[in-house]
Amino acid sequence: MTTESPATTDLSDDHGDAVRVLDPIFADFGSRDAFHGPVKTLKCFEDNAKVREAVEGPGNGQVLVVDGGGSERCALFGGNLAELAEKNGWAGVVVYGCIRDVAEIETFDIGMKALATHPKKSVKADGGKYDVPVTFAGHTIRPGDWLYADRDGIVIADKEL
Ligand SMILES: O=C([O-])CC(=O)C(=O)O
Repeated sequence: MTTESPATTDLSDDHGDAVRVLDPIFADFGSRDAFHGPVKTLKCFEDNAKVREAVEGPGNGQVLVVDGGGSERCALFGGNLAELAEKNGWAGVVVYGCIRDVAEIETFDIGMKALATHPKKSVKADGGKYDVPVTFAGHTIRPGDWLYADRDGIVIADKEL
């Protein structure tokens, strides 16, 4: 079930400095214009084995936040992983890095933001760490934070708003 997401503009207006508004570096790719949920973090660099492992497990409405170090040299997410993410109940995925198969990703009911697209796959060496604080787009995001995304941007809060 999808619950309606509050507008990021309203969250920013209403909560001011109590929320973190990420720098506008992300592009929209998913079929869901808006999505939100508690954050699970993953930090990995040009290696997406743990991204697959995450979306193979239950999402329970969480948003997977992948800190890929901003790499624009390969894709950390694609159509097969989007299918798994939808099937397993992830609300959305935010990748500080690249993705591929965007036409396929749009056919699944998940939110998706990333820096850009890249045709090349990443290695699958099982590197990376779950549930660590990640820092990009001007702010630190911690596991258990709440992420709200829509076409205007991304807002992070310490708790559900
Ligand atoms: O498996 C990958 O590396 C990403 C991908 O292409 C997919 O999810 O279809």
